[in-house]
Amino acid sequence: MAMSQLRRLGKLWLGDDPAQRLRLRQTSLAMALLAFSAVLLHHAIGLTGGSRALAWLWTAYAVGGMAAVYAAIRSGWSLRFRDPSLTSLQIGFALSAAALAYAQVGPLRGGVFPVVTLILMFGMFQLRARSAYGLALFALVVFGAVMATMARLQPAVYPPAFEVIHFLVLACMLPAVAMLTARLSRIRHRLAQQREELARALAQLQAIATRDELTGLPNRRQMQALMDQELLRSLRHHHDFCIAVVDLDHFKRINDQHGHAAGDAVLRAFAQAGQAALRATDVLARWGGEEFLVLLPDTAMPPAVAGMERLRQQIAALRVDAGEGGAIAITVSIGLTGHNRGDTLTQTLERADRLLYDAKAAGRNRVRTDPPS
Ligand SMILES: Nc1nc2c(ncn2[C@@H]2O[C@H](COP(=O)(O)OP(=O)(O)OP(=O)(O)O)[C@@H](O)[C@H]2O)c(=O)[nH]1
Repeated sequence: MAMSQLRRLGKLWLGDDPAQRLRLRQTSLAMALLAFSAVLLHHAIGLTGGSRALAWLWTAYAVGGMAAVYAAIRSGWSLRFRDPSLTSLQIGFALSAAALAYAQVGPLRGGVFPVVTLILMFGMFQLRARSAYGLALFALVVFGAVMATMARLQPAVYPPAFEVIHFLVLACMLPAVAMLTARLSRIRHRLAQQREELARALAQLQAIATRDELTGLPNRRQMQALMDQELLRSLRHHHDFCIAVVDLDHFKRINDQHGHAAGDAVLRAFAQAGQAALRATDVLARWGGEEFLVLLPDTAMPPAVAGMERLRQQIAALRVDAGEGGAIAITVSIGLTGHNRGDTLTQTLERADRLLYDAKAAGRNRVRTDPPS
């Protein structure tokens, strides 16, 4: 069969979703092992002279049960459960099949014990400690019942004294496997916790590295990176962008009159109102102290001027609650310039700074832009 046909068949059998494929691969392996066990059972029956009819009944039970599990997973029906692999159900079912096989193979029944261990190992990567112990207990009960029944029905093949020994072997083996599974489950749980903690720490570090703590705005480093990116984009796509330096007027006075905490509140209020006044694509960043920068990507001068004028007016209308000191009114001065192709960012920023100085010198609360060239 050609490779592509095999791949198509695999896709038909396992589907597209990676998580579902993993579950179905596991179930397919269990199915293959059960099918192999069925062949072995029929062979064993041939050697021991057991009932063929019962062996076929067992085959129908095992294959039918696993087919039902496969259908439940493949159809997506099992996704409603916490464990969509139905691990406990699969293991419980396989254990019951093993116990029924134990009742049929007579003198060859010792071969069932390693299979029981193998079945429980399927749960090692999935089961929680409680389920592992529960399944071990279930296996003990089912095997105990089968052993007792067979010792009564066929004492010549299943001598009661032998069955007691067999039961004791299981009673040692199963809790040990369950304990190992429980230990693995705890390790898995710890690893998952550590992964979550690491992801949280990484997100925190990213926020610290890129955000200004007081205002939550992008910090100087982040703004530098964003401007570098915008410069590259403007070179590639030949579009304009503008940069504005925004400085709160007489901020020192606010600190002096209302205290540093009120000054901080003003900075936060400015950041919030400033962001609301800008377009979603514009970036407002804290450049340092009471100085902010606005990056207006893909924007020509006329709309940039309108945007900065809107920002200035909305800030002038803002009143920041200063507690007993009443409400604080603030204004901003803005130096706005367009980036000229061929210039460096430093040159553009210096121009914006000079324009800001002009705005301050002209009386503050105004936007200064490059004279039209
Ligand atoms: N509350 C507070 N104040 C800050 C912060 N960063 C800088 N400042 C203060 O901002 C003030 C800036 O004062 P100046 O540079 O003299 O400018 P100004 O008073 O705004 O005057 P003009 O810019 O000329 O209008 C200083 O008093 C700084 O201490 C901050 O994070 N919180």
